[in-house]
Amino acid sequence: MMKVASPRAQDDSITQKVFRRVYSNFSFSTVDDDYNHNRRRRSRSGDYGKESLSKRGFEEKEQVMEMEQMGAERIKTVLILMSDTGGGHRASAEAIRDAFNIEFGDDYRIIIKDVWKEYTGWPLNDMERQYKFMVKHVGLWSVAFHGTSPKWIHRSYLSALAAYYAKQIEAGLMEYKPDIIISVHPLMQHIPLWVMKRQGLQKKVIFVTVITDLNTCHRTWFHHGVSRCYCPSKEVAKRALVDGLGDSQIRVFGLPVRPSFPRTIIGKDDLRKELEIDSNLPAVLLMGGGEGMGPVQKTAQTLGDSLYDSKERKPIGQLIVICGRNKTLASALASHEWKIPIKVRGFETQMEKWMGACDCIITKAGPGTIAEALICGLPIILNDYIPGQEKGNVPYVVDNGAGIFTRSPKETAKTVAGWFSSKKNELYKMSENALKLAQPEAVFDIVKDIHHLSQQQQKRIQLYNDYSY
Ligand SMILES: CCCCC/C=C\C/C=C\CCCCCCCC(=O)OC[C@H](CO[C@@H]1O[C@H](CO)[C@H](O)[C@H](O)[C@H]1O)OC(=O)CCCCCCC/C=C\C/C=C\CCCCC
Ligand SMILES: O=c1ccn([C@@H]2O[C@H](COP(=O)(O)OP(=O)(O)O)[C@@H](O)[C@H]2O)c(=O)[nH]1
Repeated sequence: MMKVASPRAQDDSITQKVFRRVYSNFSFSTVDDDYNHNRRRRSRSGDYGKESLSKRGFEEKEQVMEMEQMGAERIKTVLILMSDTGGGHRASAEAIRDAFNIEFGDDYRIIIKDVWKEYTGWPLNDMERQYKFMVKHVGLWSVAFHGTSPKWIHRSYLSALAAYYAKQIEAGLMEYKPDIIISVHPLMQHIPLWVMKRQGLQKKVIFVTVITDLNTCHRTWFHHGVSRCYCPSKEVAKRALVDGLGDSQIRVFGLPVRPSFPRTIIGKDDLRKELEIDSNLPAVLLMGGGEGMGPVQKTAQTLGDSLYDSKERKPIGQLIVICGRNKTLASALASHEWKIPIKVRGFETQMEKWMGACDCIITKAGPGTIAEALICGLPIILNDYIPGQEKGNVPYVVDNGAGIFTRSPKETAKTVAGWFSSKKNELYKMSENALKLAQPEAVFDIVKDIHHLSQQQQKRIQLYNDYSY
């Protein structure tokens, strides 16, 4: 069994103690530093063997670490950093977790956390509420989004927050002993990387970013210190390059979608039976992200009229509304009188089934919902977008022929009525285009690439291990 001594700490700070407890086998220097340190030590003493170790005192032997523990046999811990600002970041985090489980079984332990919320104070621990407030006042969000775009602005602010909450964040990150940290949130690059740099952990803990915006993403997504920046589209990759990331850091696989979407093989008829949806009428799914945002109520009411044939006195379609966490919306819709079959639901955990049971979707331009709808081959009517990060999602869908954009509930309702009656071909063509644009394998490509990075790091450690003797 190969053993190397870990350098002793001098004047341990609380932070270092936390790290030492958690990474008990690690020093605070980088792999390269450790390697150089050992080379220097060896060349001074002129000794390379185990004998020298045995000459040291009992205390030092206790600090001897067994490098095999860092070997392939050990279960690797992956910490996914996210926040429930919207529903998309959690959905992507869950997609990555599920893909790791499917692809690598028990080799990885996956933890999904909003470390800010659990360990820090204001404003970091309150992002969900602040975000909800800001996006309700789109002008305010637009100023915040664009105003914080210059690097010097967001960098200095995030560095100040990192310094202020350094100890809490360090303790928060290290409680989980991550070998790999994956950020799926625009505001979760700078602070953890700042902390890792301070502790010399950049080469021991792999840090990657998985961007969950399809086009006009915020620049906080791009950080030079990451091992990989997974971009969901070529447009985002171009932005990453312009922002100075290297080719070797950028990979374009697509937006990670929960594997249950491509892998649900239950047919539409069976899904409709299971969900108690009429099996003879075409169905439109109406939603507004995890928070039920956008003109959902007005659109539902207008559809209630347009999908009813008053001459024949029968519906030509049915409506499924998923309100997410918007309880006010759900109760308003539930108390309305409808002429067409309708289902009003709250937050659903099996979105793949609802999408699989429908024929088209109306939604704000949330990237998660768009990517999922494409996999299900659903033509998309985008009826809203959040300024900034969601603006670019509109041309992504429309220019690729997978849907249309309109803010007018009347036009939306008219379009759906047309698709369900005289314009069935248009619906079919858009469905085909949606499937062409879909990237169901993206999440698997991402986790395989992370696994590859982990193996490469493993080899470097092994090499270092071998050089130590
Ligand atoms: C010079 C004038 C500056 C004016 C600034 C005014 C106020 C500043 C206050 C807050 C700054 C807001 C941060 C902006 C960066 C946002 C980056 C971004 O893209 O955020 C998006 C996420 C939400 O994710 C999106 O959800 C969507 C769905 O709803 C969709 O799924 C999309 O795909 C997702 O990307 O937004 C957030 O998480 C923002 C939370 C806002 C909470 C503010 C908490 C403040 C903490 C840190 C702010 C960091 C940097 C700001 C620098 C401010 C400098 C003055
Ligand atoms: O009841 C719901 C409503 C939404 N979602 C998921 O929440 C995510 C929404 O992400 P998107 O990027 O579309 O918008 P956001 O909510 O972030 O604004 C998608 O994965 C949806 O499938 C869900 O699981 N259940």
